[in-house]
Amino acid sequence: MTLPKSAPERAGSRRYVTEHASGRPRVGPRLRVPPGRARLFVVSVIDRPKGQQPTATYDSAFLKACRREPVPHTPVWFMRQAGRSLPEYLKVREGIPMLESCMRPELVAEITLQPVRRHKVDAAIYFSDIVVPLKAIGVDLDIKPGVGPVVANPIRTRADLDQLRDLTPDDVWYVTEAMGLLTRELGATPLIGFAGAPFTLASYLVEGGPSRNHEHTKSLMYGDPQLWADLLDRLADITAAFLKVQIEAGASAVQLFDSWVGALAPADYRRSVLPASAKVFRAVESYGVPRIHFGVGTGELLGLMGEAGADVVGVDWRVPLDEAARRVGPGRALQGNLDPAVLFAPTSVVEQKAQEVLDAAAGLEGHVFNLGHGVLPSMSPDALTRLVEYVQTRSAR
Ligand SMILES: Cc1c2[nH]c(c1CCC(=O)O)Cc1[nH]c(c(CCC(=O)O)c1C)Cc1[nH]c(c(CCC(=O)O)c1C)Cc1[nH]c(c(C)c1CCC(=O)O)C2
Repeated sequence: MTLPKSAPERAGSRRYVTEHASGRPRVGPRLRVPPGRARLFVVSVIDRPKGQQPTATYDSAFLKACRREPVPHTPVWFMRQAGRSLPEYLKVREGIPMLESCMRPELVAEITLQPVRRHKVDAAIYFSDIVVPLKAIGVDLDIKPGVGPVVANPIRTRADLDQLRDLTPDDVWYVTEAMGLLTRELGATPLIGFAGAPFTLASYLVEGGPSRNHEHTKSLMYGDPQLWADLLDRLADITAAFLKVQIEAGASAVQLFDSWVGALAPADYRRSVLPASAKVFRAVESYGVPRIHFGVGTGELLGLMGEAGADVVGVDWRVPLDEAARRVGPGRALQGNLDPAVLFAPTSVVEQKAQEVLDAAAGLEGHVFNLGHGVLPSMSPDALTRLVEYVQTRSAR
């Protein structure tokens, strides 16, 4: 496999953002050094220190928007941009089961880079799946094509929970290796790491697979609140450890996917889920990389999802971004929120709907353009490429 040499800068020859004692990264030119603290800042030109950003990456439109700084254009990337609709993905994945493909560093790097090359998106998302860390600690599960994750022995008792052990970096060595390859090849393009949030992981573990109504999950949550809290707390630790591995390997931002948490009412979310998700965000706070929090059908939960500790709140297509901003409150950027199904409409409609998203986001402090949920397998890759170009050119300032 050959990786592209599109990177404007190569590792070893670029400056890196250094870490402030608070853990917040700071860059040379835009440094605001508190008096007497100057010696805390060192700009290295030699090695990529753990968890630190190349300057060009730090200054990318995507990371600026996450930090709510002025941007040259609205950055755009797509959830599930890697894989699915791309013919080059189907070709390299041929005959390789999904979970096995996540454990081959060179293949992971290639698949992660494919949408960056093709669509010129403003960020890459690491190719993996939310169940990878669970597989890595020994949970017997598989990803069935057209179905999703399926767990052999669902977790419903305390004895089942005791089977879930902590995650160590060695369990996911391939993630560290793939991210090393990627940060060298991506140049200034930021790499987003991700994990499933405790609720969404719990829903797969407790149900044993995808579920429409989450019956077993809710039955455990309401019926045995202590076991539920312990399960989510254990998943928070596993998730936090997994995100730390990714940040230390070079992820510039992390997204916590709580895809199915929109199934809960706000009071239940606050009591039974928020503490675990907040624990994950707190665990990675000191790295200073933006933390994105996303779920589907979460219109009524947006404020609480921000409160859990996100820097950026992902919004699905059901709530316009100006209204979402009111619900989330100040101090957080928003990500979203074009209805993915709009991509099946004629180009003129896609552009009109994309413009509506940009207009609704006009007053926001920070906006990252995305779909309201993931790319669908049947979507036209060309329609996605055209959308990226539209957003980047129409939002240029
Ligand atoms: C809920 C969830 C899962 N996985 C994920 C989520 C959260 C995002 C969301 O809400 O959509 C996250 C995920 N899964 C995958 C990525 C790749 C990175 C990206 O491009 O975003 C990401 C970010 C690859 C994948 N994950 C999966 C595929 C398809 C498997 C294949 O190609 O054979 C890919 C490319 C499998 C998967 N894994 C999961 C589902 C529901 C499925 C789809 C099953 C199917 O329809 O085939 C669980």
